[in-house]
Amino acid sequence: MNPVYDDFFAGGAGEERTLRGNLAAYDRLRIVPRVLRATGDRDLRTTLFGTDLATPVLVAPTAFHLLAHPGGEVATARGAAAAGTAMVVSMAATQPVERIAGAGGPLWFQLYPQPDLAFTAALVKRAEAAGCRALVVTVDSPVFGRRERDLRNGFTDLPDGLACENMRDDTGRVRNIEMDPALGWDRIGWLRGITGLPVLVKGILHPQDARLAVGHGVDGVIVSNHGGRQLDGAIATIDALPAVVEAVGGRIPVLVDGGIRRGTDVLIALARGAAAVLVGRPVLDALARGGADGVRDHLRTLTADLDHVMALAGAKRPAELTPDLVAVAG
Ligand SMILES: Cc1cc2nc3c(=O)[nH]c(=O)nc-3n(C[C@H](O)[C@H](O)[C@H](O)COP(=O)(O)O)c2cc1C
Ligand SMILES: CCCCCCC(=O)C(=O)O
Repeated sequence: MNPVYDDFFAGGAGEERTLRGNLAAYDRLRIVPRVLRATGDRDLRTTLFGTDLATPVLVAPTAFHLLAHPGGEVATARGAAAAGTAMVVSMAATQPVERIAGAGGPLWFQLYPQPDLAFTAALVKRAEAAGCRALVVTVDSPVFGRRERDLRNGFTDLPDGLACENMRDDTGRVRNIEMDPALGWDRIGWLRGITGLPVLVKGILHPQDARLAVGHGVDGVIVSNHGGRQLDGAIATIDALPAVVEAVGGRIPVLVDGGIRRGTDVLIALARGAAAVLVGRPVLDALARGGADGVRDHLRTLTADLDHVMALAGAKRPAELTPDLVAVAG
């Protein structure tokens, strides 16, 4: 891949402490397995917001898939569908959501609410009409993170011929995605009022924000630090998860992303209370290497790895993964 695009996909903000921290935090955790539990064949099926999935591993929203592979987001969606899971389509996708929906699998749509409410409402309706089954509102980006690799590379824009296709307005002009520093909880309430889709907020790390999310009628939260691309120095997501889960108290599902690479990482996240996990960069790597088949194989391999380690840890279903199965390494 072009090394500039490679840096865009792989990189994080600042000194990339949080990017590394997401991975290192899993290294500090150990599994305390149960034995003689006759787990037989495991059952990883997971239902989220009325959609049945083959696995609790979903595809995180990531931008610009046409930079990774000529199949773009459509190829990613085909891979996710073949693996029986959902893909969250980024608002910064390089193909139209209607075309991505043609892949046939379940899609959710990720939104950066724009200051132009009429445009935002039209985009939400467009995603809904394309068949997206949930709206994921990214709330960790009041301003854009300082990605030093991109600054060094002078990577500020998509190359000619590519665009954020879902940012076209009714004149056919592609608008820039604006990060909105004035965004507040009132806009979440507004979104709840304009869509019948379940609304999740992505980018929660503080338990008090998780309580506010529940109080504002949100349907799910995603514990995320944007893969270390926004606030460098932010807490690792697997470290933030237990307090968020406790604050939510089972009222809505809590999902988590960031640094999930192996079945053991998924197991630990589920044991700490996540209903499901999302994977970002590994899916982009798989797309770049192998298109739709690469994405399918990556998701299937990660799911098979989860199945294997669940057998070793004595769990038949995700619901049997409980916090007592996780210890902090000495
Ligand atoms: C190249 C790239 C682009 C991303 N684009 C978006 C995006 O458009 N919207 C969003 O909410 N998050 C975006 N993210 C963050 C991911 O949704 C997710 O939080 C993160 O990648 C998870 O960490 P992981 O890459 O370690 O799995 C992006 C991440 C990467 C690596
Ligand atoms: C101004 C373009 C916005 C793209 C945002 C993609 C993203 O969230 C990322 O982490 O990169």
